[in-house]
Amino acid sequence: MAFTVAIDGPAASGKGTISKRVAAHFGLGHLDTGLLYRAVGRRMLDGEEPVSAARALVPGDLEVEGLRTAAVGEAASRVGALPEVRAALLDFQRAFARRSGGAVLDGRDIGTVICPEAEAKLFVTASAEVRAERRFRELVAAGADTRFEAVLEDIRARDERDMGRSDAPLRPADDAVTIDTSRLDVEAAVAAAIAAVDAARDVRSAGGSSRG
Ligand SMILES: Nc1ncnc2c1ncn2[C@@H]1O[C@H](COP(=O)(O)OP(=O)(O)O)[C@@H](O)[C@H]1O
Ligand SMILES: Nc1ccn([C@@H]2O[C@H](COP(=O)(O)OP(=O)(O)O)[C@@H](O)[C@H]2O)c(=O)n1
Repeated sequence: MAFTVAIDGPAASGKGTISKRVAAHFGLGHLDTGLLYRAVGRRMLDGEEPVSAARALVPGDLEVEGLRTAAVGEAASRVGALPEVRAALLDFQRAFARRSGGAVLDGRDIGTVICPEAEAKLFVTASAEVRAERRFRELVAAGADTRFEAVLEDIRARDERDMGRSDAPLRPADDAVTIDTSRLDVEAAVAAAIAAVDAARDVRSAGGSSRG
């Protein structure tokens, strides 16, 4: 099996930034699985039924503009609570994880549901206030007219929905390494992630697993 890195965590914890850098460092492919849910959420906002939208999703849907808005993030979290939507997106994610060069996938349930056999699992988190501050800056830089308090409220509502749903709730896998980025800058967070993946690779090459 190819080397798979599973990276989960709540909104704006820094998991996307870390995933891209880890993928580049180790020469692995990267899939931001939040984009799948955002693409379905976007289609729901356009009036489509979310389960059919998830079944009809094609890779090009992940490239469309406007998937990063707060409204689409909220819609993604609502469609993500539907088991049929999650089931429709499963095969695409597992196929990506098995690609020959190895892969990093980031999301909410990668280490627990999509790739429970991943060789390295990280759970990236930060306080809700720090995450809201990061997301607020990002939205303002993208031209959105919003308030910090509204962003914090959105982050908290999304955390609650993502952790509280019955199907694939957000939680660290039992064997995940947690990285709290509240007091880490991007470079320090990326270094901690690379060190954790290196440690997992060392365990594997020392004979800890017969997979590969
Ligand atoms: N450790 C960090 N310190 C400061 N800012 C960060 C850190 N990690 C990420 N960011 C910034 O926070 C925002 C959200 O990060 P992102 O990686 O997109 O989070 P996620 O994928 O978890 O939603 C981005 O603007 C990113 O540049
Ligand atoms: N593997 C995943 C990825 C995202 N999602 C859902 O999709 C929403 C948007 O995910 P995202 O990763 O793009 O969001 P951010 O963390 O970037 O804000 C989340 O709030 C989840 O409800 C999920 O349920 N499972």
